[in-house]
This record gives sequence, C-alpha cells and structure tokens, in this order.
Amino acid sequence: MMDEVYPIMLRLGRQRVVVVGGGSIAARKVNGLLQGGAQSVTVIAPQLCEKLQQLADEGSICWQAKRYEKSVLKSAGLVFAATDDRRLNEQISNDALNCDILVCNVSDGEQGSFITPAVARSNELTVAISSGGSSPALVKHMKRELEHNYLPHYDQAQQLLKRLRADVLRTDMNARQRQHLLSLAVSEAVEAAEQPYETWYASLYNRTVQVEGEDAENERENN
Ligand SMILES: C[C@@]1(CC(=O)O)c2cc3[nH]c(cc4nc(cc5[nH]c(cc(n2)[C@H]1CCC(=O)O)[C@@](C)(CC(=O)O)[C@@H]5CCC(=O)O)C(CC(=O)O)=C4CCC(=O)O)c(CCC(=O)O)c3CC(=O)O
Ligand SMILES: NC(=O)C1=CN([C@@H]2O[C@H](COP(=O)(O)OP(=O)(O)OC[C@H]3O[C@@H](n4cnc5c(N)ncnc54)[C@H](O)[C@@H]3O)[C@@H](O)[C@H]2O)C=CC1
Repeated sequence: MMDEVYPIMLRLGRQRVVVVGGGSIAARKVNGLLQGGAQSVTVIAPQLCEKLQQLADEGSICWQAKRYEKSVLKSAGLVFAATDDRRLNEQISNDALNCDILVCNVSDGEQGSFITPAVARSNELTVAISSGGSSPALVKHMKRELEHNYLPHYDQAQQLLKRLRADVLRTDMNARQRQHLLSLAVSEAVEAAEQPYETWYASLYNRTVQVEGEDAENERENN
C-alpha cells in the first residue's frame, strides 16, 4: 500500500528535466512532459528507441549518449529513473533524493518522491488520475473514458466561463457578488451558448445584484 499522495499541476517551462533511460517507458514519460509544456528535456541513455530518436533528431529533446553518472542530475528540477535496471533506478532515485530533486522511479513507484498520473486533456481542462500505483491499467482506462465521453461536454462551458470570469474581475463587484455570479453561471454554462453572450451576462448581473440587494435588506432587518 502506497502512502498518501498530493497532486499539483506543474509549470515546467525552462526547468531542466532529466530522463535516464531511452526505452518505451522513457518515451511515454517524455511524451507526457512535452505535452505538459516542458521545454528542456534531456535524455541520458546509451541507446534510444525509435520514438525518442525521432524527437532527438527534430530537436525536441536533448540526448546525451552515455550511461548514467551522478553528474547528469546537476541543476535538474525533475528526474525520471526509467532504465530497465531496477537497482540502477534505485541508485538514481537515491542520488536525486539526496540532492532534494523530485524523482520518479518507474520500476518502483514507492521509491521516488512522485509518481506519474494518467492525464486526460481537452483544451484548457486537465484531469490527472492516480491509483497511487495500485492499478496503472485502471487509470489508463479512466483517462480514455474521460477524454471521449466526459471532458468534451465541458469544452464550450469552459471557454465561456473563462471569458465571463475575466469580464467579472474587471467590474467593481465585491468578492461575494463575484462568487455568486460565477456559481450561478456554472449551473447555466452548458446551455448558455445558445443565447448571445451579452444577454446572458446582463441576466447574470441583474440576478446577482438583485439577490445581493435582498440579502443586504434581510441583514438590516435582522439587526
Ligand atoms: C507507480 C507508477 C510510477 C510511474 O511510472 O510514474 C507506475 C509504476 C508501474 N507501472 C507498471 C506497469 C504498467 N504501467 C502502465 C501504464 C501507466 N503507468 C503510469 C503510471 C505509473 N506507473 C505510476 C503510478 C500511477 C498510478 O497508479 O497512479 C501511467 C498512468 C502514466 C504514464 O506512465 O505516463 C500509464 C498509463 C497512462 C497512459 O497510458 O496514458 C501499464 C498499462 C499499459 O502500459 O498499457 C502497465 C502494465 C499493467 C500493470 O502492471 O498494471 C509497473 C510494473 C512494471 C513491470 O511489470 O516491471 C510499475 C512498477 C510499480 O508497480 O511500481
Ligand atoms: N512505470 C511504468 O509505467 C512502467 C514501468 N515499467 C518498468 O520500466 C522499465 C523500463 O522499461 P522499457 O522502457 O520498456 O525498457 P527498454 O528495455 O525498452 O529500455 C531500457 C532503456 O534503459 C537504458 N539503460 C540501460 N542501462 C542504462 C544506464 N546505465 N544508463 C542509462 N540508460 C540505461 C537502455 O539504453 C534503454 O534505452 C522496465 O524495466 C519496467 O520495470 C514497465 C511498464 C510500465
């Protein structure tokens, strides 16, 4: 049984990510990293599989054609120990942990400091699913289901609510009014695309101001 885990959404940007190993599992991790916006991925391996070779050829990743040595961890922010040698993966994990670098050990999930969730994406929505290492095949299945049957349903609502929230943040509504308006909007957003944005916005605004007015009146009466 794995310990509890704490999920976060990382902005990797130029952060240096080091992947040790160049096989199919390393390739899957690299793919996820690139999809997640990583701009500096270095792969350390004497040999690369076809997919990684292609990414190296097109300049999407950096390849150092050599065996692991501790110095490759220098200035890394994130490390994947993804060779086919369990003992080496453990060594890499310990080296990284000793330098306070976040590390994932692909041959023993309990050994590193993080594990890789399955990730379902649809536009700006990202859902990360984890079984804490107990069933990777199940989270892979759930990811597919979310991507095909669930997330697309919210695409339009997400775009609409993004615009609405930006507009609302520009008004002089107070935090309570904003919260009221936005939670009202969420309950309507899936259907809201059928009317012009301005009409919907005005309706939300009027209802929020009205409810807030009634609330303030009730408060005065109670005091
Ligand atoms: C702990 C973790 C560490 C980590 O890698 O981060 C880990 C560990 C291990 N996986 C193993 C096996 C498999 N892993 C997959 C698939 C995925 N594995 C992923 C994550 C994780 N795997 C982390 C936990 C995630 C969690 O549960 O929350 C996914 C979600 C994300 C990704 O890899 O990107 C990706 C699916 C997403 C996608 O495809 O999009 C499949 C299915 C398949 O390949 O079809 C199998 C075969 C079936 C099976 O065994 O269940 C083995 C045994 C190796 C051996 O036999 O030697 C270990 C070692 C161990 O158990 O510790
Ligand atoms: N976490 C996960 O999702 C999963 C993990 N696994 C584990 O992942 C391991 C790797 O699997 P694959 O990628 O399929 O293996 P693979 O055999 O395709 O690739 C192994 C890679 O490690 C490299 N390597 C070996 N010794 C090295 C060293 N000293 N320094 C640097 N690189 C070195 C090789 O050059 C090769 O590129 C498996 O042993 C298995 O335990 C397997 C399935 C899923």
